[in-house]
Amino acid sequence: MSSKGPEGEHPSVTLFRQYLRIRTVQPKPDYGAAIAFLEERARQLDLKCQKIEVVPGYVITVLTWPGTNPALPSILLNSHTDVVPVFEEHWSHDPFEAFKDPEGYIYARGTQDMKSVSIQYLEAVRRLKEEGHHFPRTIHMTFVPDEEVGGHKGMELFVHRPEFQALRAGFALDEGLANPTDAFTVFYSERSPWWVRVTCTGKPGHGSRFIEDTASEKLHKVMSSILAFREKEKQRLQSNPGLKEGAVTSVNLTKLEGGVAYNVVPATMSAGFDFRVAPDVDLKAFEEQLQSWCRAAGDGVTFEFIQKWTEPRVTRTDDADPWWAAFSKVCKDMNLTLEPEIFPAATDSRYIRAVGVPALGFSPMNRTPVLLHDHNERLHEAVFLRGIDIYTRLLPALASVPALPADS
Ligand SMILES: CSCC[C@H](NC(C)=O)C(=O)O
Ligand SMILES: [Zn+2]
Ligand SMILES: [Zn+2]
Repeated sequence: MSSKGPEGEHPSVTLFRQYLRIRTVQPKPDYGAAIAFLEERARQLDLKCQKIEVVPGYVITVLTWPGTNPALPSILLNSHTDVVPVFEEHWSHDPFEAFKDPEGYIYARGTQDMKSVSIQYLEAVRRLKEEGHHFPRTIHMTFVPDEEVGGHKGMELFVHRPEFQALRAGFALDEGLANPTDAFTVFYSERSPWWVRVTCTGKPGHGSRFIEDTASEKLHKVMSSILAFREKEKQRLQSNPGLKEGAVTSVNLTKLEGGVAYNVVPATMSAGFDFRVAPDVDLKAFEEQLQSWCRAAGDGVTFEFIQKWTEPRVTRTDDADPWWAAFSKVCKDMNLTLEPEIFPAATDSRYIRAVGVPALGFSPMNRTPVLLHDHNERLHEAVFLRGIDIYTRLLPALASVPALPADS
């Protein structure tokens, strides 16, 4: 372990704060600075560093610690480098200063989502290397761009590249969410984002008349059907304490478009919906449901997908699965309570799982309110440091999982 910094700060915290100061904020992230930071980490830790440009300007940085048995599939530790925008006027401190208050809370965009995890991976690897450990499986740390806007220029492309195949990932860790209780949440699946635009056409005319068959009355019908479905799912969630948010399908009306003037009945109106479809839903039947809501609203009602994920996957969380057994045993040994859940939104894990690599979403932050994408996103330094301890136990266990039948 290196010595404490000038203010008595733990060097891992100092490194975390340095990374937080890099402005990888959407919509114009400074990816160059993040890559330079990661290259320097690779140099310091004596790790191989690869850079794979999947689209001009969009680079995946891969830091590799080779295992003693390269024939075995590897462990992939993924994190994204970009962060979401801020409303600076609502922050009590500059979101890119990484201010630490006297109690130890670090304020910055990315403290939870997910620069903490990137540094925790790096610091756990540093500790294990310094202690002289070697493990059978190779550990790759991937640092990817573009996650906050859907990963379409990041992980979505990377998983189909030969360089990804060459990593031979057998199991992956990616981001999760904080948990305000003493427990840690771990995500084994995700809901599928379906962004749907419904367009209605109808008779136009003067705004003073009772016109029949208007676009707006059809849109009203579709909206009523969809919002009734929303209410039903909400009730199902609220009346069943065993269900968590990710286990039901949610929908929100997020866009309304149409109209030209107050006294003109428009010929076209449209609405945008953000559906998050639970992984156990029959997607074909659900699409037919959408069709039937539109049909029931009258002629001239169509819908299109702006975003449609159709490959939900569930990573095993039973003790017969060697990855889950290794992960959960470490948590048990450390007296950590796990709450397995379905991620309510979408992360890069969906791309990893879709190519057949089991993945768990885990950001080790307990006793921490969920502040991702929020004002005053913050993390206590003690929680951050405990996360490094957790990875320092998880990585040896995962990288020592014996060969599976599928590995031979
Ligand atoms: C569908 S691509 C957008 C991805 C985004 N992810 C998160 C974590 O907010 C979301 O779920 O809306
Ligand atoms: Zn994230
Ligand atoms: Zn995010």
